[in-house]
Amino acid sequence: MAKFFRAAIMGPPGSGKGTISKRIAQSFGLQYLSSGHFLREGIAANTEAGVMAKTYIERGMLVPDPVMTRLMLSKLEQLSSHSFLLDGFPRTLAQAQALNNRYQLDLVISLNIPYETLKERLSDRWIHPRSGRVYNMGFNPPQVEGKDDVTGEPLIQQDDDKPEALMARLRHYKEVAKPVIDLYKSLGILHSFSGTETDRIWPYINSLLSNKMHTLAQDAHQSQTP
Ligand SMILES: Nc1ncnc2c1ncn2[C@H]1C[C@H](O)[C@@H](COP(=O)(O)OP(=O)(O)OP(=O)(O)O)O1
Ligand SMILES: Nc1nc2c(ncn2[C@@H]2O[C@H](COP(=O)(O)OP(=O)(O)O)[C@@H](O)[C@H]2O)c(=O)[nH]1
Repeated sequence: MAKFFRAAIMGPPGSGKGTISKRIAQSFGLQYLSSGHFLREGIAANTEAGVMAKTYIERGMLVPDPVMTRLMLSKLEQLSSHSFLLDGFPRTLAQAQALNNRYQLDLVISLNIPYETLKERLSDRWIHPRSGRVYNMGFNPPQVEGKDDVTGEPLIQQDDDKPEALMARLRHYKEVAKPVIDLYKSLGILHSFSGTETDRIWPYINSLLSNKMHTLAQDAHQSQTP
């Protein structure tokens, strides 16, 4: 049976998870699942999970573990025979344990980016709220200033991307992520990357994934050879 490759990406807000995920999905054909994207989709469509999630997100809180786990596991169920990359999930230890009971990850990428860099990037981050498309005025600006490339609709800056909200978000991220990172470290699947530029980190992630996927393909071939 073919073995599917299962990965997750972790890092504080602004660390480049979305940017790097897009590159991974394009280069390696992994299905990209972003918890934030599914939540925004659910909120727009007024689904049960969306209505519930909205009340927490509006208050700057994490969505409760059972809601998040149900949502993400059901999305994963729909693509059970596919390689995937998770972004934004698992966020807490309870989510990581629930995921691990159903799917064992092959690899977890953790991004360590200095605080000053996060602050600069987020103060320059503009998003198209309906699709979640992300721009940066220096790094990947839109074709027309202030407008989404695809729809031409206005871009916005999120309140919690402003420097005054960042320190609290970062502290919160560290607290919640630590046990998750420790778990993946203990499972031997954690790979951490540090730096200030996505374009310098990307070649290392690219070559790690190439090696992992090559090994996986070889293992699958050997297990099929009589
Ligand atoms: N796994 C999760 N568990 C609980 N709440 C979540 C989870 N994923 C997302 N959320 C909630 C809280 C988030 O503030 C909100 C939006 O998520 P997301 O788009 O991932 O942005 P974020 O606020 O975490 O910042 P960033 O994308 O910059 O890391 O949805
Ligand atoms: N200047 C600069 N901006 C970057 C770099 N990598 C990503 N960005 C931008 O920084 C912001 C945060 O990146 P994003 O991928 O949204 O991070 P996430 O919050 O971890 O998903 C976005 O506006 C990106 O376009 C980089 O190397 N340099």
